[in-house]
Amino acid sequence: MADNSKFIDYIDEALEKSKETELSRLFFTYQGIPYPVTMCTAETFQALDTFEARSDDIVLASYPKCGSNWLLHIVSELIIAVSKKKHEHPEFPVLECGDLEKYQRMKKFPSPRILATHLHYDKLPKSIFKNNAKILVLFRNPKDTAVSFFHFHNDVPDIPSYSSWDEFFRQFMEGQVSWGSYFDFAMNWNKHIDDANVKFILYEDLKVNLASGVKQIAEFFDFSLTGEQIETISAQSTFQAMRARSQETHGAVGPFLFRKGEIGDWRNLFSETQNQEMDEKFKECLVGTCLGAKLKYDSYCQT
Ligand SMILES: Nc1ncnc2c1ncn2[C@@H]1O[C@H](COP(=O)(O)OS(=O)(=O)O)[C@@H](OP(=O)(O)O)[C@H]1O
Repeated sequence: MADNSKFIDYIDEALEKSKETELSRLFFTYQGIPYPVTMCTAETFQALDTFEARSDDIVLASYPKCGSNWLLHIVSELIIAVSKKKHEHPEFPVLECGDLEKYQRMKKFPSPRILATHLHYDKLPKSIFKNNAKILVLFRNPKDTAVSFFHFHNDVPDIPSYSSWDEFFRQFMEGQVSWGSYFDFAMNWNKHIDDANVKFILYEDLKVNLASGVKQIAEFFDFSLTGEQIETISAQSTFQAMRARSQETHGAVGPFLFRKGEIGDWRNLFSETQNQEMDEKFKECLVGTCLGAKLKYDSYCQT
């Protein structure tokens, strides 16, 4: 298993800052997108512009609550299986979060470095494209993503809460949540779905057949593993397995982060009007696009 102690320290620090932050003061806007003041700063974003990516960096892109910690775990386990060495997360793995010196320290990290990110495609440092790093993009249906996001805010004691699901839904639809609009993020990434070095995967596909997903991820990053290794990693990456270890891997926030891990939990919160509003938004932004088809909205988001 990867060593996550730095990771846990970073999360604990962010939670400590969150305690003193009201919801109305949680966000600051950088280049048109809201980010949480507890995790991001304008200075770090400026420093990120000069970040030098390597061709063997592993970029894992996703909108918040689409399963980035799941993907991070799978990829870390693949690296451990291939290198037969312990894989450490010497920094909080989300590229855009951290202090100003983070990118200097990262220069010394051994390859392959995992760069997780919630950034829209056009906000990534240009060196990622210049140096042809591979990018794996994880998507999840927007209704479950919104529900997961709401619970994270309202269940974790130290994170500012919304007064109600209805209030959160309004902010989500307006893109006034951390890392901005799901739909803007999706439209922005959709333009690059066929780019070389870019692969899209779906949370729901991983849920339906985890071993097949793990195999595809390994192939994309050119990791050569036996069928048995793929099965072992899949068994360690189920929701139940990850939730059982969540306190050890993610600290106090673990059980909140690994909350339910299901497809279709949106049915417990969405009203009929909210369903219609999101269906309309999906139609307006994604119907007829490659990503729109890939998301299988009719299967996962229709009543
Ligand atoms: N192994 C596995 N299987 C299925 N689902 C999983 C798994 N690991 C994480 N999850 C679910 O992913 C949701 C959290 O997403 P993120 O890790 O992207 O959250 S964050 O943005 O980094 O805070 C969150 O979804 P919800 O349970 O619906 O809230 C997690 O439970």
